[in-house]
Amino acid sequence: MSATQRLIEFVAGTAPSDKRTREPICKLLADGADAGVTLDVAAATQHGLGEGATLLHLAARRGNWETVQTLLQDAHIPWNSVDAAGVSAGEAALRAGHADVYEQLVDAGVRAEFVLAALGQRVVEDGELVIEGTAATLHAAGEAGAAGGGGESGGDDAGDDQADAGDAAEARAVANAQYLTRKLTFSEGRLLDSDGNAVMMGWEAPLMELHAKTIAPTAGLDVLNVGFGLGIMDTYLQALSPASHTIIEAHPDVYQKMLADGWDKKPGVRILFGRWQDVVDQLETYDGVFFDTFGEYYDELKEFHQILPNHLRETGVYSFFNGLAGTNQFFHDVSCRMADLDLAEIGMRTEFVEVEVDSLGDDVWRDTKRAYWSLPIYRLPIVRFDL
Ligand SMILES: C[S@@+](CC[C@H](N)C(=O)[O-])C[C@H]1O[C@@H](n2cnc3c(N)ncnc32)[C@H](O)[C@@H]1O
Repeated sequence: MSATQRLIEFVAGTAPSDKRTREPICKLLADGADAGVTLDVAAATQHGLGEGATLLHLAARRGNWETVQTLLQDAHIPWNSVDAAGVSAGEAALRAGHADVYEQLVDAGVRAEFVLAALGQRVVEDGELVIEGTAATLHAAGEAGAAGGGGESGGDDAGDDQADAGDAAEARAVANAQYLTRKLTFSEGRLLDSDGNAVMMGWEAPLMELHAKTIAPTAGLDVLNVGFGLGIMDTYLQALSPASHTIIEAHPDVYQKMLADGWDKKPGVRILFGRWQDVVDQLETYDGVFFDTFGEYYDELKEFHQILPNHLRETGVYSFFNGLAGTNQFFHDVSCRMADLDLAEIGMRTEFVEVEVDSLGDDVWRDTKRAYWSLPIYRLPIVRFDL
């Protein structure tokens, strides 16, 4: 029997309480076992897994953390591996009732992402940690090797790391710039770009109402909204009678629509037309800030968080559209924890309020390139200074 086959059988035979599984696994790896193997359909089915399941899925399903950890750390299987149906190892653990392994996998994902972010190795593919809309998020990154997942964090020297980080930032800026040149179509409850991406959709209205009340709990406040879209958030904000209401919007079609609809004449409204990155020096300080752009990535959200303390008053409230990895619970949980930790690092405390989302159904996504949300619970972030 090959070393790879012996490795599969060993992992399949582990139980949650087994101790010292690392040593035999490492020995099989040293014997040439291929940890990157995917199970054949018969083996996957036999173990209650789907087509294209990896050894990590098998270990997660068996519920032995030492085995999972060894596969992540010693065999370098990416933490965000998915099977042919997009099911992650985290979901495999949860489906088999191993909530403890699920939580540890979330922690492992967060750690891996932080290492990769520090090295500038997150690859901008369609769909990695997208804030809203364009793609399927982290699980697409899994297919891109080191992109957003997995262990290969060593090896580059510092010079290469800096170059990688620069390239990634540039590629992200290009992605946003491309979106800003696409023609947009407005229709009832929908804003689509010429590529079929759903930029904003009416199903989010109840969430926007909650976001608006979160950042503007009383009348007479100074508020800032980044990203106008369909103007749903801004309509709710207007109804809450802010003293001043600043809106940043970068897309020319959206800006023209704002003018046509008279937004520049509404009480207290000040429109800053341009990418938020280019108009920051025109910002003041605010009691409430909301961020919801499109065609940007987690790194842009994080960049915005870096400047946030300069523009949020001490008692102010900040929130953002939490569409991070909104089609996969496991990747969403990793993303939320990353955002929480990143905000804590700049002195901000985040509370996530859980809001039930009705099942959206296929009709909502009709004629769109991709559904960007499918989870039953929306975790609305309320962010304040940790005073
Ligand atoms: C998802 S929509 C916002 C939806 C809005 N919250 C609502 O309630 O309708 C995102 C908006 O951000 C704009 N946008 C994208 N990139 C931007 C950037 N870098 N700076 C400012 N606005 C941007 C888009 O043109 C789009 O109008």
